[in-house]
Amino acid sequence: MQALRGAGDVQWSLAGANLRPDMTDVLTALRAQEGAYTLETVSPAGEYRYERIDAIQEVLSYVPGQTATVARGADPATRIISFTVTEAGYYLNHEHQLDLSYPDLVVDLECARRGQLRAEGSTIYGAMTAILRARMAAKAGPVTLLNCDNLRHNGERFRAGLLEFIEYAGDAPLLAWTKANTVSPNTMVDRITPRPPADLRGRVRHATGWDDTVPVTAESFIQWVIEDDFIAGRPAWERVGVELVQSVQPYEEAKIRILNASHSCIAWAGTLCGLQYIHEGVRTPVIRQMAYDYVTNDAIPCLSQAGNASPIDLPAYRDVVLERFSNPAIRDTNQRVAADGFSKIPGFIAPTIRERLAVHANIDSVAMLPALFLAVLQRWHAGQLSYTYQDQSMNPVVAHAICAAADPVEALCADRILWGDIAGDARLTGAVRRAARQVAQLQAVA
Ligand SMILES: NC(=O)c1ccc[n+]([C@@H]2O[C@H](COP(=O)([O-])OP(=O)(O)OC[C@H]3O[C@@H](n4cnc5c(N)ncnc54)[C@H](O)[C@@H]3O)[C@@H](O)[C@H]2O)c1
Ligand SMILES: OC[C@@H](O)C(O)[C@H](O)CO
Repeated sequence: MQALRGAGDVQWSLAGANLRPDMTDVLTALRAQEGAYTLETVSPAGEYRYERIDAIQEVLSYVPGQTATVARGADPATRIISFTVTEAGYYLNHEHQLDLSYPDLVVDLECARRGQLRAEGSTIYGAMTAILRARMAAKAGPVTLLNCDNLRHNGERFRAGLLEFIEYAGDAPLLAWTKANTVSPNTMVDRITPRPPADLRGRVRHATGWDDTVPVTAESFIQWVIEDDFIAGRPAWERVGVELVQSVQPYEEAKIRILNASHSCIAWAGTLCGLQYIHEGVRTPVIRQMAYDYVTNDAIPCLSQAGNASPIDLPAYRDVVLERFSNPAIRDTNQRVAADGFSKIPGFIAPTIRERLAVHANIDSVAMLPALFLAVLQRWHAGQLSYTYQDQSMNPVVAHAICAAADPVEALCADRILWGDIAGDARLTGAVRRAARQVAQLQAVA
């Protein structure tokens, strides 16, 4: 958007909001700066660039009930509602249906049945239902719902969840309106953006002379691939490098399996070795080799199966991704990337294991990933992690049962939430057991 505005396209601007109260300080500071902030980017060669971003025209403060956010979403001037709520924010089961065992979802649904939006910290479904209800009532016209999370078929999966939510809420007119007046293209969004480190503000002040209170830092690499399916117009993003395609499927699949899964692998392994940052792990030969072997031996064969040839040069993509991870200036933490294992195992890792088992292939390399996750979970359970482990999909009762089981590997591999139809497969359990022995050795030498 910023680049487009730079090119003279001022037809589009952004309004920003948060569904939860956890970013209130950031929103307040951003509002005080009238939406402007500094983007620092760092290339693998260590070149720093600073750019003032002015694309956000309106910052909506978080208030319980989110009246301003709902009103902005229901305004006819709003043509696209884009969002990221983490992979764990979708509450979907293995059949990609809403999993009503999540209390957050149940509370939102009860409110939606009464025609209300929960006062505090709603889910994306509760918030979007309230916005679309207001939009329908205001006759504000069609709108595109643009999911930017690392979720396979993110637009489709969110849409299915949303329609199910509205159906459970018993609002038949809204269901029909939403089907006819919204679209949800799939997207693949790629730029490693760590949580802003404490020294960023000083660096930005030194480089730009502006004491920006909410700067952002990211790698210089960026890739956006979006399905060209917009119901109420869109910015000419292709003019600024966005790939508008018919299907994001090969791009998202390569990103999820090669980038995101190996990222988790490095974060879990780095955590077990007492490291704080991703680049430290990927520069540790044994950890880099684990990620490399997983991608080479399991992810690439799945992504390039006969009849399913990828348009991407997958070995080159693997090498670029590992190079991106090894950039020491990014200082992305293992804590951020290790989070949400209970949604990353089913989303990023189980599909590869399922497909490899279906062709009777060896799964020893990919089995390292769940074995690493189990060891991290056991450290969390024993109170021995050096950081707070965040996992919205984790049911603490289930996590405790896995860690306290006589055979934690068997318990992990039998969990249907993690593995779906391959839960309890003896080949999975055997491979994770072998991998767990290697993980124990890794921890012993760390
Ligand atoms: N940071 C990156 O490198 C990056 C790059 C590409 C894509 N993504 C995608 O964006 C997501 C968010 O990344 P981030 O770095 O902004 O994370 P973050 O932790 O900084 O922000 C997450 C945001 O989601 C909100 N949120 C969390 N759980 C929610 C829920 N259940 N319902 C509604 N809102 C919820 C939080 O309030 C917060 O605003 C990632 O999970 C990933 O899917 C991140
Ligand atoms: O794997 C963790 C993600 O947040 C990752 O940083 C992002 O998907 C990169 O685009």
